[in-house]
Amino acid sequence: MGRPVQAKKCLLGIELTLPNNGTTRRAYEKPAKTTSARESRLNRLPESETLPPRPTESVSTDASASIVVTTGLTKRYGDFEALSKCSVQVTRGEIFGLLGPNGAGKTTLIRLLLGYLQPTEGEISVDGFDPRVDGVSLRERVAYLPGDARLPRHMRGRSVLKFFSEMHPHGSLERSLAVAETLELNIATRVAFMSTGMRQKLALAVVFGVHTPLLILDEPTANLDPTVRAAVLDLAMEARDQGRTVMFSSHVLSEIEETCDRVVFLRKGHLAHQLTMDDLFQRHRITADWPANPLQVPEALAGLVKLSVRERRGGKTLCIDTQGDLAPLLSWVDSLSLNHVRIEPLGLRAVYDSVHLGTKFDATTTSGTSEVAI
Ligand SMILES: Nc1ncnc2c1ncn2[C@@H]1O[C@H](COP(=O)(O)OP(=O)(O)OP(=O)(O)O)[C@@H](O)[C@H]1O
Repeated sequence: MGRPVQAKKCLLGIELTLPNNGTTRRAYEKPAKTTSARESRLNRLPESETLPPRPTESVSTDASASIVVTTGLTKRYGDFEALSKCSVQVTRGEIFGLLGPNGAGKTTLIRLLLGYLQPTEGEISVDGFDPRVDGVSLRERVAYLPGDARLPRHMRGRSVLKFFSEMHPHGSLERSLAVAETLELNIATRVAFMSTGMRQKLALAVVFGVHTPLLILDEPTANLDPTVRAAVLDLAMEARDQGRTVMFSSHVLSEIEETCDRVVFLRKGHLAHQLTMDDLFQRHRITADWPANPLQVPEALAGLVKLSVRERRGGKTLCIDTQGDLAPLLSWVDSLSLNHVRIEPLGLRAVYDSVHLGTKFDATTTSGTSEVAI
């Protein structure tokens, strides 16, 4: 029979439940993902034999396909709506990106998923659990890196890894040590004497040391140099290759573009847009000198192109943003007799700017602002 619970603490998203005698009784945490050169070393490490069992569905969802489902999720602080009617689905086995400017609601969404915040309205299912009902069991199945990971300052890196690997039922010190080595972290240093980047690496080694079906990472590459950033993204991809699901927020568009299978854009608490990377890679921008004659978009292409104009160095540039197969567009572009034609992938930057600025563009417009439509 368990002792009465005395206190709960939360370090690095790992919930520690302390019994009356003050000894640590149980803890839960959240992880990340991996790749290549280190891959063989990490693959040698013992995986947590079996993952914790999934409960019966507490919210009606397609649990086999989606590991996270929210419906109309809303979080209000007084009159302020930090998250508004947010409905998202994260497919099992994908890397799912969360994008949005500061204050958009990314961390709020993540904390609601983990049961650290209570929703004002809406439904949540995470791997079949409702965090409001069974947050503790849910956190056995989710490895979470908070944006502001707190670690015991008096401990050395190695002790921190040992401590947390023993706390989580699916933790592995061996795996955490391998990740720390991959990230070139000196684990002999006390946390108090670590740089910000070192502490981030340590937090990542803790989180990646836990084998759970879902990893939720809040800005995992913040404060890291480019080489380590790449290693962290590799870890995420490795986790996906193992069949796990990774959800991460970032302000670095190239990271999302390189790593994610799908991305959602939050803006002022609203889910403003979502797209798959496959879709993104089908989008291109054709630029050319602004033509002397007005453009006429053929009816058949009306839904496939969006036009805008950019003012640059006193001159005007025509931008034709396209979606889908370029082949049917090229003969039309050729017929326009444009000068200095260039074709390049549209990229996440353009989509992000468009969502961020909330712009819409009429495909038939032949003049106007330089904003890109999505
Ligand atoms: N406890 C709180 N009380 C009132 N407002 C809050 C509280 N927590 C968060 N907010 C507000 O909710 C909004 C969303 O915050 P959130 O931390 O989710 O944003 P974010 O997208 O993660 O931002 P960032 O990219 O800067 O980390 C912000 O305007 C924030 O000020």
